[in-house]
Amino acid sequence: MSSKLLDCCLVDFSHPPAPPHLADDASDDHFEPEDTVDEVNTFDGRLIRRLGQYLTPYAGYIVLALAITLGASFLGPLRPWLVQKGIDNYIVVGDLEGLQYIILYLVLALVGEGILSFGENYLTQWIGQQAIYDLRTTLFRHVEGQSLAYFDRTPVGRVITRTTSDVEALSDALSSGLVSVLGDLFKLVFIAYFMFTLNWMLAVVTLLVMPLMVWVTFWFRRNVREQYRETRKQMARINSFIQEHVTGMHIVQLFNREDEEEDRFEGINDKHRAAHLHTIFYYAIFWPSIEFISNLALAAVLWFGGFRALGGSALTLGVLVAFIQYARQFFRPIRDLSNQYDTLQKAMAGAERVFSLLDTDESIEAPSAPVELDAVEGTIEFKNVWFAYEEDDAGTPDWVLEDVSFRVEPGEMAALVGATGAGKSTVMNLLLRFYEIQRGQIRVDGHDIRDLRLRDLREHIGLIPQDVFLFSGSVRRNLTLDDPSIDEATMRRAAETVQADQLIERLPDGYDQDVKERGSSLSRGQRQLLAFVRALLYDPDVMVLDEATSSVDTETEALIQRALERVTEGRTTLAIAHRLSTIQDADKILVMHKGEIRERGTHQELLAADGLYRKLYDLQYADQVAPRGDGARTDQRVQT
Ligand SMILES: Nc1ncnc2c1ncn2[C@@H]1O[C@H](COP(=O)(O)OP(=O)(O)OP(=O)(O)O)[C@@H](O)[C@H]1O
Repeated sequence: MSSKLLDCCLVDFSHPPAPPHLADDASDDHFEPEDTVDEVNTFDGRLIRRLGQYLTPYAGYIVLALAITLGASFLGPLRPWLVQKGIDNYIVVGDLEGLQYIILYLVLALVGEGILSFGENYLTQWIGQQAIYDLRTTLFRHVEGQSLAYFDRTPVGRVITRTTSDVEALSDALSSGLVSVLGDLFKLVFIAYFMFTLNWMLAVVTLLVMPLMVWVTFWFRRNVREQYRETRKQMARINSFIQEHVTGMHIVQLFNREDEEEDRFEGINDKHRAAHLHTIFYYAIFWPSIEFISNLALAAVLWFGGFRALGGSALTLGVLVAFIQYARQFFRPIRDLSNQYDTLQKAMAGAERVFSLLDTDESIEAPSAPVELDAVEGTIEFKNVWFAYEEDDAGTPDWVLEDVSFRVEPGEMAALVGATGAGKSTVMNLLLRFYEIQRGQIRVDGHDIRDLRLRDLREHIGLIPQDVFLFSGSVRRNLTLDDPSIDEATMRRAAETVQADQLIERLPDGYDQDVKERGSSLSRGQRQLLAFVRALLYDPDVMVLDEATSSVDTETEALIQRALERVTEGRTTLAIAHRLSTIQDADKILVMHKGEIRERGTHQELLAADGLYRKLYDLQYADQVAPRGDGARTDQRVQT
């Protein structure tokens, strides 16, 4: 038999062996320490069924992939069988014409297997990616629908891990997982079938090394799993260390802690290296051992078969050559199966965590029969509202708002004032239904907000927070939030109205200026000005705003003040005021203290009442007055 023919028969299209490194761990780089308990020991039927739901839409493609795999699994083991026929039936008897047919069949089998393997790989990956796409979209939609209470409790890192690396861990299982396992099993059955039909005794000899192979594989799996877990744990530590230090880098630099932090990092990094090297150690033993055992099987075949063939028994040269190939082919699916076991186990751990995210539902309940809210006049009413963000261990709510009641009439401007932590921002969050109240009622135009669709409610109420969040992207994108109904002219008009146009045009790229992460390239005041434009563009009937306090230069402050007047014109407004000077014309001032509304009235009424408001006012007054040499004091901002 020509060496070319032999080479061609030895080609194996089955999956390449898993590389002797932790390539598939690369996706686990968002782990938090608490997330590292990731091995589940059993295959949970419930989890598999739930995962199966994501594959159901692709059932037809899965059947097709299985059929293709069956074909590919058959063609591989068929080749040695053809070689045997070629040698024994044609080469030995000198029938070259017959041999040509065998060569043709071999080439066809080889090409067929190549094509089918391509189809199998592509199709299984395609199915897996479709399922992953669906799952990730479901996860994001789920996360988007959660109330803010959920985000208060859930660390950002966890949500990221669940939607990225945990989903990724499922990817292999959903794509090649099932099909590959079946493919490997098919292959084993076909190889065993051909071996036993060709020569059962030689088949038994080939399989004699099996117990050794199984033992080595189990030994390797057990050890490497522990090291693998340790590596992930150390990787998680590196991640959280870097995450924390990048965020708090200015503190590290401010206090000259660079060297100490570097030492700490080196410590963690060293542990990671050690764990990784341990893993590599086991891999370095495993692969040569497997290679050795396969060759042992080969040697056994050569020894036993060779003696018998030469000894003139029924064993032919063709059978011997075929067995040499089967000995090589047989162990690959076994090794792949052990890899698949690991993949599936990781996937189960990922699935458990992904589903636990899906099962935690703290979304705001939609009304079963929502009230249609087309136009809003703008009456806002809080009726005996009680609210707590948290409960203590005994389940007693830690009240942040206690029996809060007030009413703002259409077109009125109401201001909320009070010391820090009094509950002002909470009132706003509740009006926009970011959280659910425990007792009482919040009404807009007489409708309980729980009877309104969230969309309607938030469409009619605009919010300008104190700390404005900007997405990375252009200023334009941040203003319009990619709403196609807002054209360029409308956007520019809105910017002019609140005089943000000058600010934007001063930026190097104007409206196309790239806003860096979270708008860190813009000052707090500038960001708030952009939020005014954004709010105006959505033209809400009620405006809720939290006045920016610090980090605002005088020019921006004047701009904000004017913007505020423009934006609140003709709209019901509820404003949190930090500078009492800005709310002297408010129709109503509500003074909050420790979650209660203690005083209410106009600026003059409240001053006259000589209570909390007066105290706040005097405090701010003192704060904003520059002492003069002659002892007289001049109010620079607040005129009484
Ligand atoms: N997400 C939250 N989870 C738990 N407690 C919260 C949360 N947000 C606010 N609180 C608590 O609720 C109370 C009221 O906070 P709130 O932010 O409403 O006060 P504020 O009057 O707006 O203060 P500031 O003027 O500083 O913004 C505070 O004690 C605060 O610690």
